[in-house]
Amino acid sequence: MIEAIGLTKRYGSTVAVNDLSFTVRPGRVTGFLGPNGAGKSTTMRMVLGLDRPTAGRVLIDGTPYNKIKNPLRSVGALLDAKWVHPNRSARTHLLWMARSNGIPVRRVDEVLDEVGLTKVARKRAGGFSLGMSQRLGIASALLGDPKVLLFDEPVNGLDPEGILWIRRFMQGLAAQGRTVLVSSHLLSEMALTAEDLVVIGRGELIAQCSTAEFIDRSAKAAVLVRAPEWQRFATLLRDKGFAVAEGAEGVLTVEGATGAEIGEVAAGNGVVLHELSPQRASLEEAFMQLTGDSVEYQTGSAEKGV
Ligand SMILES: Nc1ncnc2c1ncn2[C@@H]1O[C@H](COP(=O)(O)OP(=O)(O)OP(=O)(O)O)[C@@H](O)[C@H]1O
Repeated sequence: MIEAIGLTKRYGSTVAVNDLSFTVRPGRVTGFLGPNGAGKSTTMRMVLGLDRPTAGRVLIDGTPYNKIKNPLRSVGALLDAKWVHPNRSARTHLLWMARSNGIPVRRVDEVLDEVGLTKVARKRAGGFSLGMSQRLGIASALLGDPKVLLFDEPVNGLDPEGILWIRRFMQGLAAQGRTVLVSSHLLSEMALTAEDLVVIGRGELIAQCSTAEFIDRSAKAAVLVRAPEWQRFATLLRDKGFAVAEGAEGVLTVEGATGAEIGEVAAGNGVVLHELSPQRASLEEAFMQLTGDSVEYQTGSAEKGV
């Protein structure tokens, strides 16, 4: 579990993180979202003891990072996959990490196997593709078999196959009971990967809840209806006090009613329905709605820094 309590970081006059409190639970993937400059990387660095908070604290399973005896055995992180020495092989790199952290050498081959790099383990890491580098970064994070894992933008620049692999891998880690916090700009990907979200803007907490709740909370619920007698049905629905918008080819968008309520109005009045489908907003729409005011650099209406 990760607990941030009143976490604050100032760089001179810039407040990167401001009185931020949140909890990341084990057994699920938690997405860490926020517009550019929201303070995600700064927060992750503070979790990992790489940056000192100006105020507040962050605990990993109840202990601050700098008080953990064997940090690699408690927390693993992927911050920058390209930090490996280019002339080292993947295996040499992991062996060096294992030896300098008192981790048994057998873990090196175990993690190489887990991330699917066994065949290229003796090749120069400098020649690795981005996807392979990400796998090596993940292998490094897993070396100490930690309960808590942090990944900063792990799917950036990956092809769809690489993205899918990372998604499944993270969900697998969470299913093993680990705490997995992952930041990403790819919101549609996060909607598929993360069960929970911590959303920040301008260094402050905007929301901490499940992904489903985040979408429901921000978006107006609407139900799409198709009926041959759409004009009569629209009148019936309006008489019930529901808001009805008439679209092209008689498609009705109904707000303020559940699918069940609409179905009952139809049945009660002998209206034939061809479609009745509740609409859900995308995570992008919910995110734009909730973080709209907290974007640091506004560049235009469509481009909101994500
Ligand atoms: N070392 C630093 N010195 C000064 N200001 C910094 C430093 N690191 C971060 N900042 C500032 O703190 C704020 C938060 O930055 P941070 O990199 O944590 O955001 P982020 O959410 O990770 O952004 P991105 O998604 O663009 O990576 C920004 O205004 C940034 O300019």
